Parts: sequence; structure tokens; C-alpha cells
Amino acid sequence: MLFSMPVAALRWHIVLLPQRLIFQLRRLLSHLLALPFHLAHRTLVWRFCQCTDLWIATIYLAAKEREKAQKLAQQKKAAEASSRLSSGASTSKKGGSAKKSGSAAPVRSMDTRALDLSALNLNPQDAAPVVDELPPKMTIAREKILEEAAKALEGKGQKKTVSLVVIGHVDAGKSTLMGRLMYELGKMDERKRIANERASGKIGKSSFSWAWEFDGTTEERERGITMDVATQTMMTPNKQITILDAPGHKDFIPNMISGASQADCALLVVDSAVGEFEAGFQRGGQTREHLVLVRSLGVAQVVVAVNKLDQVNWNQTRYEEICNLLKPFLVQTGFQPMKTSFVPVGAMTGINLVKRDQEEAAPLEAWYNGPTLVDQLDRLEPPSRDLTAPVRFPISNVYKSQSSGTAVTGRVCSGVLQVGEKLRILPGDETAIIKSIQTEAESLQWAAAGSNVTLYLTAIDPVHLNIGSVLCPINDIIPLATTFTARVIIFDIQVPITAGASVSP
Ligand SMILES: Nc1nc2c(ncn2[C@@H]2O[C@H](COP(=O)(O)OP(=O)(O)OP(=O)(O)O)[C@@H](O)[C@H]2O)c(=O)[nH]1
Repeated sequence: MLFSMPVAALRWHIVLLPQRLIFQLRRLLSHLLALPFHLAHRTLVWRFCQCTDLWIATIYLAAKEREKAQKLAQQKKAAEASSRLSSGASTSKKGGSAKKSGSAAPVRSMDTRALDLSALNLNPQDAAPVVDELPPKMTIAREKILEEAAKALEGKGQKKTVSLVVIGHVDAGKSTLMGRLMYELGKMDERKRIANERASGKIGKSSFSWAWEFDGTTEERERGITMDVATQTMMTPNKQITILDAPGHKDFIPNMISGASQADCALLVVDSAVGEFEAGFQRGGQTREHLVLVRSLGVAQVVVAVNKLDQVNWNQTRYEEICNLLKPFLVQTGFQPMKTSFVPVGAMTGINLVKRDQEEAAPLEAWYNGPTLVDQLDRLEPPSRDLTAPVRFPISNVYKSQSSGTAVTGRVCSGVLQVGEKLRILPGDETAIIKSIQTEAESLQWAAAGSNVTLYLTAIDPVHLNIGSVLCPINDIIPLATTFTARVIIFDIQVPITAGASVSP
């Protein structure tokens, strides 16, 4: 080992080093000889690159131009197609699950999204006034509509219509009750029930499967709460009832108010479980708050559904206790005792909604032989409607659908309106023409005071339509006022409000 090192070093210096030097010298010589060829070659390559670059750039630009032209043509075609579609009034019958303020079309609700037109799916093209094909003409004489509307109001030849807002503390079982009622009345078929049961089970929310008929949005289903008002129609023996299922959670009170403002009557749902009823009825609970709100909005009739009685073994004493706590509060809030009624129910099992012949209903049958929920709802009377007054249609929601154009929902508060009628939008100077009138179930030629309808409008830029605006006849608008009297309801204030105090909205 000691001898091998110097021998290896000696070999490196004497044998390998000269060899490497010779190799490097030969490389240098060959480079020098090849230099002229290299220069000539490089010039050629550069010249070729210049040509090809230009050529490629020309092709690229031409392709871009073609693409741009194609895009423009496509956009033009799409715009033509959409205006053709939006001009055709939707006359198809709608059925199935509840029409949610936010279902297929992005309906606006009164919460934080209220006037956010950016969420209306409008693009710059849509924002242009939609004056598509010629708007429809008014074809029915006003006298004829008034005659028909008066007959309908008296219930002659058809059922009287009533709109009903479903209110109550969060999780009282409002949507479950309404979903189950739809099933019991045959409006929800077995296939739909099974689909809802499976899908809700998949996301671990099987106890909400009945509520899915009304809680239609993904967020509502995932969170297990109602967030916006959902609408459906049901038939009782003598009435056609428009149901407005309102949210119970206090975060969505503005949406609940929007539903209540379109209703004639209310169905209050309370949870009879011990502690749960008390939570809703105490100060700050929504049982109290909702009752005060609906009464202040003019609702005078209320049916109270005492729900989840299965959780207290259908205990009669508990039912009576709840009724006795609510009765004085209802009177204090302004409901006349003869316009209030109570009914014990089990929404989940469908007990005492339409019938109570189920096996599980035996404990209730032992002490109750009164009316079912449907019997009570059938007794509701629509308030008087002002048919001859000028049309007043306050807008509850505005939305825009790809297929049918701009639409507004709400209730005809007074008067009658028909397809083809030109209406003024207040506040403002704009007008719109009614292209079609829809309810959840059908397409109409006219609608009268008390009807909850969707109006598809034409000849109007949707930016002029806002929640709270009112549609009126062009020659009979709401008179301007400089002063008004307001009744303000304040819940749970921290500091008393005194005259002259400044308040922020
Ligand atoms: N045991 C029992 N549970 C019920 C009954 N009705 C409803 N529930 C349950 O109560 C919970 C709330 O029901 P929902 O129908 O979502 O209540 P809600 O009042 O519509 O809720 P919000 O609209 O979000 O205020 C669900 O888990 C239901 O399964 C009933 O009769 N008995």
C-alpha cells in the first residue's frame, strides 16, 4: 500500500498528462479549421429563423383573427337565440317540489342579497332593455275579469283561494309538517318520497327527509334549516291554499317577513318537547316574534299546530299546557280568540294531518276527537279583496331565467291585471308589459287581488325592478307623499328610543 501510491502518481505525470495535452491541442486545431464553415452555417440558420418566425407569426395572427371572428359570430347567434327564447312566454305547467325563492332561477330574497343585481345572472348583453318580439295585447274586457274574479271570490264554480304562511321557532318542524302534508294529500308521490329518504340518508340527514320537499337548495339540505320562503299549492275540500313555508332561524327574519307580507292567514308550528316549546316562547324566541310580525302585517287568522307530541308520549296535559300558555299571548298580540284554533299533530308520522287511523295515533285518539289539520285549514276564510281598486303589486322577488326572461313574484294586493297590460314601476318612470302570468300550477290570462303569482315582463331593463317596488296602472299610480305615518316594531332593544333620537338603519 505504501509503495503503490508513489507508483500511481508517477504513472499520471509521465504517461497520462502528455496524452491529455495532445488531445486538447488536436481539438483546438479542428475548431480553428471549422470556423469559416460555422460562420456561414450560422448566418443561414439565422436567416431561416427570420423567415420561419415571420411565417409562423403570420399564420398565428391569421388564426387569431379567424378565432375572433368565429367567437363574434357565436356570440351573435347566442344573443339571437336567447332573445327568441325569452320572448316566448312560458306556458308549461310546473309541478313537483316547492318553488323556492332561489331554485332553478336565481330568485332574490330580502336578506343581504336583496338588491344585488350582480347576482341576477345578468351579463352586459342581458342588461340591455329586452324589447324582443311584439309584446302580447290585452284581449279580455276588464268587466269580464271583474265578473269572473268576483265569482271566484265567492267560491262559485271554483275553490276559494287562501295564502298561508307557515311560521314558528327554528326546528319546530314546519317543513317536515308541510312535506308530510303534501304526501298525505297525494301531491308528493311514493317515488319522490323514496328519493328524498335515500338522498337525505346519504348525507346523514335522514330525519329531514320530509322537509326536503320544501327545503330545496343544497345549502338548506346540508344545514338542515330553511333559509328562504318556499311556495307550493295544496287543495283541501273547499280551498286552494298557497303555502309559504318561512324560515324559523332568526338570521332569516327578513325572508320570513317577505313570506308573511304575501299571506292571508298563518299556521304557527310549535315543538311540544319539554324545553323546546319554552325556548321558542321565551323573550327572543321566534314563536313570539313571528306572531307579532304576522299580526302587524295584517294577518288575523292563525291555526296553531302543536307538533312532536310523540316526544311527550301524546300527553294531553302537555298539549293543554301549551295551548293555555299561547292563548293569552295571542289575544295580547291582537288575534281574536274566534280566529285562532289549535290542533295536536305528529308531523313526522303524519298523525292528525289528514287522518288519525294509524296504529301510532291510538294514544291521541284516547283523548282527542276534534278536527284534523286539514279540517282546520279548510275552515280558513280569505279576507275581503278589493277587486275594483287600481292594481297594486308589490314586488317580493326579482329574477331572470335563461328561458323565460325577467320575472317578478308577489301578491296582487288590489285590482285585477292581465297579460298584455302595461304597468308603471314605482318608484321611477319605467314601464313594463306583462308577457305571461304564472302560478305554481298553471299559466293564467289574468290574476286578481289575493293571488300569489309570478309575472314575466317584457320591454323593461331588469335593473329597474327591485324588491319593494310596486307595479301600478300607468294612469292610476300611487300618489306621491311627503309625509307618512309608520308603525315601527322593535324587538329587544338595549337602549330606549326617545323622540328626537337619531337611529341608523
Ligand atoms: N320526533 C319528531 N320529530 C320531528 C317531528 N317533526 C319534525 N321533527 C324533526 O324536527 C327537526 C326539524 O324539522 P324541520 O321540519 O326542519 O323544522 P323547521 O321548523 O322547518 O326548521 P326551520 O325552517 O329551519 O326553522 C327534524 O329533525 C325533524 O325530523 C315530529 O313530529 N316528531
